[in-house]
Amino acid sequence: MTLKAIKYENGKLEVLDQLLLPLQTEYVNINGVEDGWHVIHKMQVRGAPAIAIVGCLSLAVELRKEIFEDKKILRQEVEGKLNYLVSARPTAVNMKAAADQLIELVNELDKNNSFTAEEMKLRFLDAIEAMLQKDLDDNLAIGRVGADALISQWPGDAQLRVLTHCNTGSLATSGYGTALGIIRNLHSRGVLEHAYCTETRPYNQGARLTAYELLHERIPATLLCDSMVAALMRARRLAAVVVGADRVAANGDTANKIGTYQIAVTAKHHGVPFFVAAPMTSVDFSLPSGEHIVIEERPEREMTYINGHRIAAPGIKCWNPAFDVTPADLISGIITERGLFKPAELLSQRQVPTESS
Ligand SMILES: CSC[C@@H](O)[C@@H](O)C(=O)COP(=O)(O)O
Repeated sequence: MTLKAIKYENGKLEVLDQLLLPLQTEYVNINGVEDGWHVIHKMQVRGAPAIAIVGCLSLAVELRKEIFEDKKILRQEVEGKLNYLVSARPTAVNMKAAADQLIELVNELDKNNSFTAEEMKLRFLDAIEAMLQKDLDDNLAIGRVGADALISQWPGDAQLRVLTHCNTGSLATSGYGTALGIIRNLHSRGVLEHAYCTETRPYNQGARLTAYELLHERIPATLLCDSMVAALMRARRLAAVVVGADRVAANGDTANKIGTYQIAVTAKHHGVPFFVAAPMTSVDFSLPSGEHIVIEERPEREMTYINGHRIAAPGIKCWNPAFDVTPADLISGIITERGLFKPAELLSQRQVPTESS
């Protein structure tokens, strides 16, 4: 059975509470936008694609319960609530990209006089509800493209050892995953020797979530502390590092979970190819480079406590950025559902229309 972070059927939305994993499996009911905002902000659901899907579906849940007679009122409500959802977490671009696309759609529907407000609502709901399948299809494509890319750059017939960071699997998406989807694909082809996942302090997405997913899928895997990456690269020849992305700037600079940058620096030193895997919706062409990406800072309690127990000396000052930016020159390739691109080639995709969901 595959892990499901998001369950949605007939207007009922539930998300797996990732704060409780891996020890407890509990779903939280999402009754509308306010609940959606809170589960994203508290990181009960996390991962760039999952944030966008849950945010938009929380709006769908709310709209399904309302009856609209006036198209303008529907448009205004949609616009206000989507902008509110974007404010739940600032770094991942996916929620903002989805909001912009849906606001454009609602404006077009508003201008079309051939249907009523309720018909407009139904068309709008169809667009939101299609996001789950579109994300899954993108992930499956990323898995195939990424596995091909890793195999083709690996000399000889030996199986591949791959390192990943944070959690990019079923729990971070509608299913299958991006970087973890590539590892899944390599495993299903019988060419993966071993996956390594980092603990991913301070929130431990690697130890709690990726390790859980790898065990669930019976993929041979080993957990490392974040500080062990250089030692691993010296001890074992890795075929590649593959990570996800929260926002990729137009030049390929990539914001991802804190710690990604130091892994990329270490990979460069050891000659290990470093790949980013993400759907095109994670590329923000409006930002020329990574220095414009807003980095979310999280509460210091996430660093100073583990499972409710204080581990840091009381009174110490903390700095807790949730993401860092890996410069494009450390990135061997960006793996998307449209293919593999060198960072400098990304701009060629700017005008290519996103397949509508
Ligand atoms: C497919 S998920 C890609 C990224 O969102 C992931 O690597 C990551 O950084 C998640 O951060 P999080 O803070 O857990 O939401």
